[in-house]
Amino acid sequence: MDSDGRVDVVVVGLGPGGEYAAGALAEAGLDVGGVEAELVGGECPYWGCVPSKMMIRAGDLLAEAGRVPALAGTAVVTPDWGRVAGRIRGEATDGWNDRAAVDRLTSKGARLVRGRGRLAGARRVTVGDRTIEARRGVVLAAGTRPRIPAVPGLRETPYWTNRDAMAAKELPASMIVLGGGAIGVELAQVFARFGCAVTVIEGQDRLLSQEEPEAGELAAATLAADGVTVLTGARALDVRHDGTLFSVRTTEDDSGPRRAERLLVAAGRLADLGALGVETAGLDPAARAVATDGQMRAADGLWAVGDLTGRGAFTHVSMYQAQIAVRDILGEPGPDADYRALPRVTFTDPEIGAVGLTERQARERGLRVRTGVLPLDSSTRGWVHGPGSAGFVKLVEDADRGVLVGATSAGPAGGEVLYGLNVAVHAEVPVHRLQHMIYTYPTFHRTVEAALGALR
Ligand SMILES: Cc1cc2nc3c(=O)[nH]c(=O)nc-3n(C[C@H](O)[C@H](O)[C@H](O)COP(=O)(O)OP(=O)(O)OC[C@H]3O[C@@H](n4cnc5c(N)ncnc54)[C@H](O)[C@@H]3O)c2cc1C
Ligand SMILES: NC(=O)c1ccc[n+]([C@@H]2O[C@H](COP(=O)([O-])OP(=O)(O)OC[C@H]3O[C@@H](n4cnc5c(N)ncnc54)[C@H](O)[C@@H]3O)[C@@H](O)[C@H]2O)c1
Repeated sequence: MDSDGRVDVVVVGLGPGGEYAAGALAEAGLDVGGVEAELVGGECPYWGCVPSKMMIRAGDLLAEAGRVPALAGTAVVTPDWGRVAGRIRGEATDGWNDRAAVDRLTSKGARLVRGRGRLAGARRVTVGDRTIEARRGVVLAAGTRPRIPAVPGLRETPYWTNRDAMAAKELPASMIVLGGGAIGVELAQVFARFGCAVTVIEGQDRLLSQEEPEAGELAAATLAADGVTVLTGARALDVRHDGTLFSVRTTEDDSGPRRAERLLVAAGRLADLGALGVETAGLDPAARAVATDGQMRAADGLWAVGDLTGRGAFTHVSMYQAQIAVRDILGEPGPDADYRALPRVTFTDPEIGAVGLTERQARERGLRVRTGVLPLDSSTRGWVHGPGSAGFVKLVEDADRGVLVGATSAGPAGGEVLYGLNVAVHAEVPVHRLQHMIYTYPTFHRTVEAALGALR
């Protein structure tokens, strides 16, 4: 930063997208100022992916132990949430301290500016009473915050968001989860597996409503098997808290409100573009997301990456976009962002992985669609695996082009099985070539071969 407070690039928000961009630009020799209001690393390592996956790993172990009697003998397991909470503090978040992430960033040559950044016209950011000018431009990577639905009474209660759930030192005895999307189903399963009585309230007619119907049905069956009460097509009418318990009246309950010790709101996320001053760069502050071109440019001298672009709220999307923005800022040519083969995995047990279009999305685009769906336990590996082998592979083919445009792989390691399908959709490998390759026996992914044979 020169004496006039000028740098080459300012990055606002240092979550996975912003931290990658700031570090890579600094390593390329640019003078980079990274502005962060909270913790360097963002939502994913402290309150999102990493701690939730540590919880899930622990919950899955408990469930696996529960399968021992059917296959291997006896196992006596005593769940202890303290181990999970301890690991999240000790290993994942360092007690919600970003020292290691700051060192990682500054060792690459970027400077950290603590505070809340706001655009103040082209290539200019204010942080408190300080103004930073950017010679090349600004990267917006400020992420999103939880969306709190306008349910009467809700905002006046001490509801939880994902942040409170990740920080929970003690397991609540009971919990209502508002929202049956990715956060809702993952956390409902974990909390239930540790002994919490969980109810999920989902407004759509199925869980994971953005995914294939089969995925929602599997998630519902799985949660039910873990003792979770799932209400779909249910609207919360109002929420109260009496100092001890929450009560939630829903459209599905005639006999009175649901009661629980905690209420977790997992009803999607919102970008707050007004707070970022995007109107000073000619953008709409009321928009749901920052629109960009394929090189992640939002305006002259302004790039945007990550959740606030609305192209998929996933860490891998934010880093993918950041790589493109970095190339563009450095003047290096490269392909536009391509979301055709966007992969995502819901880390329930069984995992539910998906890539590209669902059958419905493909039909809505006017494609002539063929699908193939096979359950995992129709494979030798699924049958050998026994309890815990629920899952399926579903393929969506653009029949005119003879390529897969979408796929779902659910089951044990469903997120890993997804990789081959991700390559097939991304590289547009012809279906007839996929049908004539060799699939290892006995793997879960042999169900892909069977589903290819079932395309109709
Ligand atoms: C419970 C949970 C589980 C998840 N699990 C997964 C998963 O398994 N896999 C996956 O791919 N994704 C997962 N996600 C999503 C993932 O966390 C996000 O997609 C990812 O963190 C987005 O990165 P980002 O860089 O866009 O923004 P963020 O991580 O949100 O970071 C944005 C940063 O900007 C900062 N900031 C905001 N405004 C300002 C400002 N004005 N000035 C300065 N700084 C600012 C914030 O403090 C924050 O540090 C999960 C999310 C949650 C909540
Ligand atoms: N494994 C992963 O990759 C992972 C895990 C967790 C979160 N995430 C990311 O974080 C984002 C946020 O997760 P999320 O679960 O909050 O959002 P989401 O958009 O995945 O799901 C929100 C759900 O809440 C429901 N809903 C909204 N308002 C409601 C209301 N008033 N009553 C009942 N239901 C209501 C919606 O219908 C939807 O099903 C996701 O979009 C996802 O991209 C990813």
